[in-house]
Amino acid sequence: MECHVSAKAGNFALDVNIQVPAHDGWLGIAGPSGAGKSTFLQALAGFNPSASVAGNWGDLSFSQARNVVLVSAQTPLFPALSVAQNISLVATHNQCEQEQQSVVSLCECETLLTKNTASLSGGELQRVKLARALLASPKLLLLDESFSAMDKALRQRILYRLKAYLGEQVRVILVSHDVDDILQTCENLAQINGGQCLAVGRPEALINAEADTDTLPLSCVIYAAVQAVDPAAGLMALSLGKQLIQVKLQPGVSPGTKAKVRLSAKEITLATADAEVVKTNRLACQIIQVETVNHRQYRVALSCGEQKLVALVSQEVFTRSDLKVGGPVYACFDE
Ligand SMILES: Nc1ncnc2c1ncn2[C@@H]1O[C@H](COP(=O)(O)OP(=O)(O)OP(=O)(O)O)[C@@H](O)[C@H]1O
Repeated sequence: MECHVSAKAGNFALDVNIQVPAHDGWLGIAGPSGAGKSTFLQALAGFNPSASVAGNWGDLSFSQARNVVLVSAQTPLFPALSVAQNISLVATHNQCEQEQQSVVSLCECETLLTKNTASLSGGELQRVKLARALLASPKLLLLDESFSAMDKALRQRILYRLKAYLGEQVRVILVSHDVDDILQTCENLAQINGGQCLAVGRPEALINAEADTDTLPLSCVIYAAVQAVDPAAGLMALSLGKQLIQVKLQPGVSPGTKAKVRLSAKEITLATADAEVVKTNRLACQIIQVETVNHRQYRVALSCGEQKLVALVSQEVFTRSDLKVGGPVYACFDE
């Protein structure tokens, strides 16, 4: 996939070039507020007359694409119509009536159908907008913070079902401030800042790389085999070599598959072998690098077999615990 977009929004200039393998599915876009993410999507959707758009994604040409559907905070609903009427209007217009029920169920809109759109909460509105977008038969679906008002469990469920529903027929670009949404669904991640694409690659690689904390939170991705799942407790066990950790269960995960879990550097507490830390998980690691972040904090890189982790530790704790590069340490964190 090659995508070249330049556009103006007021005094803001966007010039974004992104290249990823053509057969890859979803592209995630991350970046700080004001980076140009919405400007990029609006240009792709054809809403910015000043924009120049070029490139293609497989057989989809960005400059000539039809059925480009953008879902954003500005996406309007018909205020005088109920949710059911809003949805069925789009379904009828696009001759997608037979898909209406499955889309309503995918977006968990069943209990909203009789409501007036003015009475919907932020997350409910987003679900209705998404349902309408899916019934517009998109070839390119642009999602601009379309899950931001939903709780984590709900957005994970909907994203999981959405990915399965759209398959490989629909290309998706997902803008999100929640990097976990991108990690869960996107094959590639582009970091945008100042109207430019700073880096593009596999989300787990970019999140594990030397972090640019302006665009990505300092964290690492554990990619490990699922040993067991406990749906009642909402937990799953992952194996890292001979060590097991327990983390929150993700939709669609089963024993024998692999799962990606992001661990924020702030979630990890370091402990020496004999220290007491009350956390669910305790991974034996080795300290491989220590860097000063500011006058109070160290960024500590850890290895656990082939897995790399990163922790943020106050200088006081680091010194008091007598931690040293090359030395053993436990990385402790909750599920
Ligand atoms: N219609 C407009 N007129 C003037 N300036 C605009 C317009 N639209 C966007 N901008 C400016 O362009 C810049 C990028 O805005 P954009 O909405 O693309 O950022 P973003 O990355 O989506 O931010 P956020 O995460 O806060 O939604 C901002 O500085 C914004 O003020």
